[in-house]
Amino acid sequence: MRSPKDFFAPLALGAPAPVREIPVTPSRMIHFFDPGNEKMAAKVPDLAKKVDVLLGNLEDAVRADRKEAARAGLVAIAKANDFGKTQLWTRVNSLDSPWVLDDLITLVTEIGDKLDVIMVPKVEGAQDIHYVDRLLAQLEARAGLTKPLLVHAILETASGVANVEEIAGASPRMQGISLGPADLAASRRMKTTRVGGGHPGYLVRTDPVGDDLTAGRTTYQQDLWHYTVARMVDACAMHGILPYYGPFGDIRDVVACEDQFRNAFLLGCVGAWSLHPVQIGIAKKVFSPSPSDVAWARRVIAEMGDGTGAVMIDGKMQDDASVKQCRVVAELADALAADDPELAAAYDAATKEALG
Ligand SMILES: CC(=O)SCCNC(=O)CCNC(=O)[C@H](O)C(C)(C)COP(=O)(O)OP(=O)(O)OC[C@H]1O[C@@H](n2cnc3c(N)ncnc32)[C@H](O)[C@@H]1OP(=O)(O)O
Ligand SMILES: O=CC(=O)O
Ligand SMILES: [Mg+2]
Repeated sequence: MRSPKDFFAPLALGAPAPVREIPVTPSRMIHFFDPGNEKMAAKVPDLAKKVDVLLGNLEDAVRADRKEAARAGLVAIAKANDFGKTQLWTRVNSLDSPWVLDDLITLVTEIGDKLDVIMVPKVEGAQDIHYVDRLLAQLEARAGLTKPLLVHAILETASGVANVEEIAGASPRMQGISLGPADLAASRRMKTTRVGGGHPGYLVRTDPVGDDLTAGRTTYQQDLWHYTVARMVDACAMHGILPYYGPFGDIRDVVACEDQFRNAFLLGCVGAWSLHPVQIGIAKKVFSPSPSDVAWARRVIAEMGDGTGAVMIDGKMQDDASVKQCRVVAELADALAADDPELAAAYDAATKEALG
């Protein structure tokens, strides 16, 4: 373990100083695209105007014989475009793969100044982050970068979940963690073949009435990912980094996708992955608090004055704790509204109505 005194020292001579706070910029959707797929790549300049984060994916979903084309494609796209406030991330290949070393060397050297975050898949423990941390520092120093690259881990192995707290705190580069339900299901030997989402077999049933075990017993489908998302959120909050839900693979089922994203939002996640353009709007809607929730939060904050004591608003008790809950919602709304006049107008209109 590194001494706390050295935690913020660069890991290579000439590398930029690590950040002390993770920048909290909108990242409601991390939009995945294959940079070696010409059709997808052509859509990138336009998509950049619609998403918070664009992610050039080099790992799973890119065929083995297209890995180099994807890497070269991402370099070309990053060099050819200015994405403005939209962040550019990449997902490199896993640390045990034959491609990851060239991914990191090429991307940091060629487009390190354009990239914000490097997503590392299949992280098993702090040792994986330490490896990437040192390598990035060496590459940053050699490339003369002035801003450190941040690292995002995917939580998709059983040992990664067991070690999630140490992963979250392994480096000042740690920006966040995403749930990877597909690889995680495989690693745990779960018996679902779905990419995220629920399963009709994972349920609870109401008790029988009398001797008949079959009649009138309602079942309720449960969330397979509740435990992992909640644990990931706690690990991230403890270390001041950001939690995300990952992929929802049933692209056609926009209704269940919205539900899964909302569960994650309510539990504390700040965003989710969009795998297809249709999921961008879903993530934007879900991970932006609703105007009525924002109006309520602002009203509680206004009526609570200095934030101490207890008051009754519309029959509901508010006190020092609930005003903090309201600040979470109001601060997120302010941050999102700062870059989105339409959202700002919706929040202000609802607040005006609520405050009378
Ligand atoms: C478990 C995990 O690791 S999840 C993360 C890895 N997976 C991914 O990154 C998957 C990314 N998404 C995809 O590959 C695709 O969306 C697929 C394969 C799921 C579906 O692709 P398609 O069958 O082409 O979908 P569809 O026909 O609806 O696409 C409509 C258009 O949107 C484009 N498109 C689809 N997905 C994307 C995307 N993620 N980004 C940009 N454009 C896209 C298609 O190229 C197509 O373009 P066209 O109209 O010019 O032909
Ligand atoms: O990479 C994501 C996953 O679900 O696996
Ligand atoms: Mg995966």
